[in-house]
Amino acid sequence: MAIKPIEYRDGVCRMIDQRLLPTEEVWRDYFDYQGVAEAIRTMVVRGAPAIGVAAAFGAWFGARDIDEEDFDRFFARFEKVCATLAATRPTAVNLSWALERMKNFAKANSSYPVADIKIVLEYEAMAIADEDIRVNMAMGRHGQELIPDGARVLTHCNAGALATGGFGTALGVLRAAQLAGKNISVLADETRPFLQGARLTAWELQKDNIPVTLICDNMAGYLMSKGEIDCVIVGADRIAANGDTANKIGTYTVAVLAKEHGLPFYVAAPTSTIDMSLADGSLIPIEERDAREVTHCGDKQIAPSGVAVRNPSFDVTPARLISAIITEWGIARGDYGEGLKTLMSRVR
Ligand SMILES: CSC[C@H]1O[C@H](OP(=O)(O)O)[C@H](O)[C@@H]1O
Repeated sequence: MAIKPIEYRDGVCRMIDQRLLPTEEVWRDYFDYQGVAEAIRTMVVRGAPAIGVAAAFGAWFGARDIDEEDFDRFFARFEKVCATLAATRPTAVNLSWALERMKNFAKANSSYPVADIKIVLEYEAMAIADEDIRVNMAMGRHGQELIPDGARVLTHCNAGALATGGFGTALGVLRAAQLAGKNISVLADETRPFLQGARLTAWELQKDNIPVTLICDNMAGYLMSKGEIDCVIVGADRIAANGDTANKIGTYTVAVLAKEHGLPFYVAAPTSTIDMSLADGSLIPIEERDAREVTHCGDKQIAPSGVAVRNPSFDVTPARLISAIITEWGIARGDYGEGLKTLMSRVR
């Protein structure tokens, strides 16, 4: 069974430090919302659904530590905790989705004593974590229909178990295809600068005995031109109402290459990644991360000191380049405006 990057038990949130993979498997314990916020900000935990799950536990820790019996005063302070967690990373909408769910749950129970609300908030955070795995498995069952037996699939970044509560989104579709008896293999983009593909996807797939070949990002076009790639599947951090999709930097480039070579380009994401409040992808906030991620590979400096650097951590793939969007409630194709509206209408 694929790894669960976040474990929770009796007031302790344990997360694998994804910065140290693949060479070190170090688990870190978190006990308060400040620690969880730092873990998200520094990418100890990363991946849109995974940071939503981590934020839910962070919000529970924050609620637990608010010493207020009056609901309005409790909730005012709880909102500040959630705002701190929401500010850690701007692009993945799953972060705010999880925090809104925790706040709405508290409000829905506002007539009860605050002490009782705190108890149920712990279980709501656990529910968010457990649901994410089931959502990913449902997504996998839908998506694997699109993956033919023998497919050689290109991935970008890590949209696997490590990026979620477990099982994965894009990699979850590939796990489901293998479980359905299909003989698939993966070509994993290393995904500069944070190397989620090299460090995380290759590690996950090796552990699960899914054949994986690591390539540099600049090799994808060549291998497509040689007929060595049959389709592409990626995750997402935020999908606008028209289907425009924000995902790890370089995804847009892969989508353009796939279009050029007539290859299917699939996005796999839970409905918690769909932001129907945004009409199109131009409205999606794009995180700019520290220059050191580009000028250093681990501790090794690979660029001259003081060089100017850009480091947008995501880009937006226009809906016209996307062959299908796979969710736990089914698959949208073509007119994503209607398709996503239909899928979202099924969400409880
Ligand atoms: C399952 S979606 C994961 C998604 O998040 C990653 O970004 P980051 O590693 O910076 O959190 C990347 O965009 C993945 O596709």
